[in-house]
Amino acid sequence: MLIARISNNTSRSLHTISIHTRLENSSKFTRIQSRFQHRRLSVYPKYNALSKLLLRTTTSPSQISTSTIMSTIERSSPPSPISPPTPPEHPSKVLVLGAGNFGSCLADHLGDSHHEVYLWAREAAIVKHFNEHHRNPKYLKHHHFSRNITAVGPELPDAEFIQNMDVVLFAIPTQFLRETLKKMHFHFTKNLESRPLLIFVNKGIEVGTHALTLEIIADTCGPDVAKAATFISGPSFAKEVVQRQPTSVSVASLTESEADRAALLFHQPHFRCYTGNDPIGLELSGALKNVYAIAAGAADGLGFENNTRAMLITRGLAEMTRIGTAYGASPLTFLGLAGIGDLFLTCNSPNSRNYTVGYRLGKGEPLDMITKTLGSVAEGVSTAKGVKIIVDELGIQAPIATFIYEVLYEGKDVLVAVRELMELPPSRELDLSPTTGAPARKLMEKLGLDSTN
Ligand SMILES: NC(=O)C1=CN([C@@H]2O[C@H](COP(=O)(O)OP(=O)(O)OC[C@H]3O[C@@H](n4cnc5c(N)ncnc54)[C@H](O)[C@@H]3O)[C@@H](O)[C@H]2O)C=CC1
Ligand SMILES: O=C(CO)COP(=O)(O)O
Repeated sequence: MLIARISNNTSRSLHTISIHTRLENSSKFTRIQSRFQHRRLSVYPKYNALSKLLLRTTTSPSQISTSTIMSTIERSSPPSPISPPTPPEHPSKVLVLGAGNFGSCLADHLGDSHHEVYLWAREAAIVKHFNEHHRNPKYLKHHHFSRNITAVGPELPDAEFIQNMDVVLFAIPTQFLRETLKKMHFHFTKNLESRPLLIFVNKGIEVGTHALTLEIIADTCGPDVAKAATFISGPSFAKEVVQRQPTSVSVASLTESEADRAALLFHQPHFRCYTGNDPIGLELSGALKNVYAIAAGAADGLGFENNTRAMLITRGLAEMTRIGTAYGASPLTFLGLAGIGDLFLTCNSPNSRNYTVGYRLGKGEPLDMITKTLGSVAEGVSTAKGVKIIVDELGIQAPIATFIYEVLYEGKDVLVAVRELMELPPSRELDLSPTTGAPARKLMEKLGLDSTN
């Protein structure tokens, strides 16, 4: 990369430094931008063209040394061993529903992979801004999005639009999914061949019904649609995916050929997909890890360190596996990317919204203040309610999830929860529940399948 020269124009107190450099893609630009923010330089880079980076700054350029700027840019662009996305033989038309962090991120990934992408947003202002600037003014604000994306909305796309799509991807938080599917169900025919591939990426359990997404789809769109629905889950922070950082996810469906289609659509050198046929295990993994991320955040907020976090992750995995197998999922699923992979990610990072909720609880903030100011969904908060009901109905031990429920909804003090958790009597380390998968059997019956299918 050549950084030829730094020149500047001054207009009032805002200076523009123009750097001639080569930016092959907007993700490199995003990395440069976050580096500058990290250094608190008050520098606002503007992705201008392939050959020019404009830095707007309130600090006089004379106070920012050339070497600072150059080294910041150079460290932002580590030599990447990863090949750029491979264009597909047949690009797909994809509708992504939900222009939050993850919907926007996945739309970008598919646009970056040369598919024709439509991103539905509920807010007219987001649709307008996105189409004019290729930016989302509310989520992933610093990212410059693929030009293969067109924003649509705020009305939900109609039947004709949907029938013209190869893929419809739902990136809508679990609590709003049923109402969205109810409005759209008649667009999805019973016939698999004439229906778009349906992909769901939400990670939660519905409040009130404690239903998984598979059941919400069956209730609203019928068993045929649910049987072919595909689910993606795994350690995948939106802001790292848009930077093309190496990432892997699990993709599951009861119809394995549909999971293969979804994996093929997403698979790229920087984004690996692994398929499976246990959507119930995959869904429970994604939903449950959010509850344990709240626990890990709370422990950090209280000032506990590494031993405590390692304990919570490991005992969280034991609880997740016990709940999952009692529900009727495969224990192996919890050892995959959607299970331990995502649990490890979210319990270890302040980039996780669920971890952040826990951390702030640990610091003594009340829950309603945290959720009001978080600016984004933390599915673990609502999911804790459904988990409590499932655990009680199955009659199994899940002390960490139970304490999180009590802290969130019964006013239990976090410190008291920690003390009570640590003072539980010794128990066997790894024991799967003797109950035998009744909830999954009931769900399979609803889909017209017997549980051995
Ligand atoms: N952000 C991430 O890194 C990842 C998020 N997920 C999951 O994806 C799902 C969506 O999460 P984010 O996009 O991150 O959330 P977000 O908080 O960034 O965005 C929320 C989205 O929900 C939409 N929304 C709000 N109320 C709605 C309603 N009544 N009807 C329809 N849509 C409504 C908003 O318009 C927005 O698109 C969640 O289940 C989350 O757990 C999964 C993997 C990674
Ligand atoms: O699920 C996620 C990454 O895989 C995102 O986690 P949070 O919802 O806690 O931010």
